[in-house]
Amino acid sequence: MTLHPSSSSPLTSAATDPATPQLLKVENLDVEFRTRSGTVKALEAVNFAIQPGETVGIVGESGSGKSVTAFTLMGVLDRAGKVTGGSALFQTDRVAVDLLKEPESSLRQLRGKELSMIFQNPRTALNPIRKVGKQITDVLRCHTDLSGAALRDRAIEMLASVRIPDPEKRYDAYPYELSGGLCQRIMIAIALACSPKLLIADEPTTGLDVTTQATVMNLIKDLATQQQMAAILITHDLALASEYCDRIVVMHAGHVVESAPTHSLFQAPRHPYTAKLIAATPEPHKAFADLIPITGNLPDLKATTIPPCRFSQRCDRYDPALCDQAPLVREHLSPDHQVACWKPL
Ligand SMILES: Nc1ncnc2c1ncn2[C@@H]1O[C@H](COP(=O)(O)OP(=O)(O)OP(=O)(O)O)[C@@H](O)[C@H]1O
Repeated sequence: MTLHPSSSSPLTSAATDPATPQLLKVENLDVEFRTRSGTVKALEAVNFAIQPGETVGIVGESGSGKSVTAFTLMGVLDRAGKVTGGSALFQTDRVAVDLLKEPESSLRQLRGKELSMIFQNPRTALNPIRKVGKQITDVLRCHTDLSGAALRDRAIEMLASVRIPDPEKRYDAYPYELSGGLCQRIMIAIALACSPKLLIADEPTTGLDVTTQATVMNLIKDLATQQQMAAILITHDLALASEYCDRIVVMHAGHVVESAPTHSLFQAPRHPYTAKLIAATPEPHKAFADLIPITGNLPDLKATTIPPCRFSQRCDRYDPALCDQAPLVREHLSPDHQVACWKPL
């Protein structure tokens, strides 16, 4: 896969225009997990926004907080997790709602209809003992007026739209009868059945072979364009994000360290971590020996004192006099480029 930063994303045509109203605006989101061995400060002051029709990649190493961000927005955080601060304003058809404060009954109405999620492992996300066609009609029944044969017809249409061969026959299949790639397409059909405004795809190609990965990503890309849907692509694969996203949000240890249009991020990364991520990402013209691994580990997020800059102990530019200041500075370099660093590149 090539690093493919383009100023106009192939996934959507929406430009990052600061004047365009935001579909989702996440501000100062804090999430903690209570565990037996202490409180994990998983997210701190997470900020980002998405415009209608835009595709945003959230990237970062394992443990950086990508999935916790997605689960929080969907209201499906693990019981041990708690939102301790911030807001997530989502523009529904009628009004703007704060996803972090909505009651579960209202979130249930929004999920599947206005915002949907595709999970990492389709086999575990699908109900193993329910026919896949029925799993699509379940969503349609909740959120549309369709009934009877029209429900089945619409589900078969959705199976066809995600290019499942022989959709009428596959309507009656159980997940275990289908390959991983077909199961992921079923998940996409379920997620998009009600034409949501926002799709969150959490590592949607994990565990799929390279050809199927491309098929699934292109399918998401095509359907997003057709439905004029915004999407968040969560991935540790910067190359994948660069190929499909308008903008990239880089996370490290529960902080957003940089966010910028894909092109600017690759042309001139300003956070030292972003630069290291790019240097560690394989490209066809790069020899294996040219890849520079990122040294050091994420800080212990259970520690009583976590450094204000959670990257400081791995950073070549670390200056204790500057970088240990709290709170961490979060600077707008331009309306659409932010960096959280005292000594940006
Ligand atoms: N149920 C939980 N209990 C305690 N800590 C948790 C729980 N779920 C997540 N965390 C912690 O929250 C932090 C962020 O995890 P998260 O799964 O969001 O990372 P990620 O960037 O999505 O990683 P990956 O790419 O491996 O999925 C990590 O420190 C993780 O250990």
